[in-house]
Amino acid sequence: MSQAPVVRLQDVTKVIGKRTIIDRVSFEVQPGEVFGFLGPNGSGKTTTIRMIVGLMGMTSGDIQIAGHSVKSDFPKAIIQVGAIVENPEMYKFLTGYQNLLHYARMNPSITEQRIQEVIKLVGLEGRIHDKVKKYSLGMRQRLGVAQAVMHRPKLLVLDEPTNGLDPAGIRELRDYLRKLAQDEGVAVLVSSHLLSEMELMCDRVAILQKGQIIDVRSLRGTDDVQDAQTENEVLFELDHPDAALGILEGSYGARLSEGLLSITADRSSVAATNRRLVEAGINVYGIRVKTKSLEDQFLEMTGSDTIG
Ligand SMILES: Nc1ncnc2c1ncn2[C@@H]1O[C@H](COP(=O)(O)OP(=O)(O)OP(=O)(O)O)[C@@H](O)[C@H]1O
Repeated sequence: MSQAPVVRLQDVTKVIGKRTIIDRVSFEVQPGEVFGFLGPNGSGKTTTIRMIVGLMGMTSGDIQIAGHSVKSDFPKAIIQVGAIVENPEMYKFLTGYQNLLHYARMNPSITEQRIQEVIKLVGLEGRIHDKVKKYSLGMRQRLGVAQAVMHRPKLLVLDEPTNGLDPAGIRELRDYLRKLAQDEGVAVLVSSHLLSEMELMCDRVAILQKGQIIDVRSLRGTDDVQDAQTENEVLFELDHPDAALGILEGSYGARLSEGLLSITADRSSVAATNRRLVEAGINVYGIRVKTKSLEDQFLEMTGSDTIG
């Protein structure tokens, strides 16, 4: 990727008292990318986010937003950020539109046209003239996001945005965050302790455990090189599974599983196994790859039995 990252964390560390809460955390988020910050409760997501948005200082390391250090160039860095870290403060007895207008008045660069644009972006056109007290949690959050992006920040940061949303609300959130990333090139950073939700929403996730990043991985598209080398459990549907087991003589961990032949192998070994079976006169009716979910991989990696 040749684009300059919107946000770059370099060895960010936070020590409180004698405890290292955040330990040399580094990652980058690109323009137009929805990036998930995933970790169990207490792993340090909120602390990291508070440092990104300047609500808390760091002990060492640096955070740059659009090339500006939050340490040495805070005003220029923070102007590029829109964030909902704690619950967005809204005037419940005003309408959604009146709330946006109120914030727009504090920033002369925000035009009426821009207000209309952000209303559309978060899909609040139909309800923007209702009082906020009548809004659902999801609608309040959309209004919060509309307000946070009115000044066209390059980075949008949302701490646990799916908390309290029902599945339909989560889907809507995902749709408008992706739209924001695509249409406006905003880099979106969302934290969550729920992997299933991050899988739906994000292009990449960083997995945080006890203040350290243990993995950063892509959730979109396939990385062919990595796929070719990845070993998966593969199931063969055959007419003579017992004979097949004898032919393979335990290679690739061959075993029978519910009448199917199971092996653990990379792509080329699957093809080679198939050839061996066919050449031995065994009919192969189906080959199925049991891809591991990110959750399985996460649990394997951390050795924990829960991510929440
Ligand atoms: N001001 C503080 N003083 C001492 N310890 C703190 C402070 N703030 C956070 N911690 C500790 O740092 C760790 C990380 O907390 P943090 O709130 O960042 O985690 P989190 O991943 O956001 O979890 P949650 O989802 O529960 O908010 C926790 O163990 C917490 O107890």
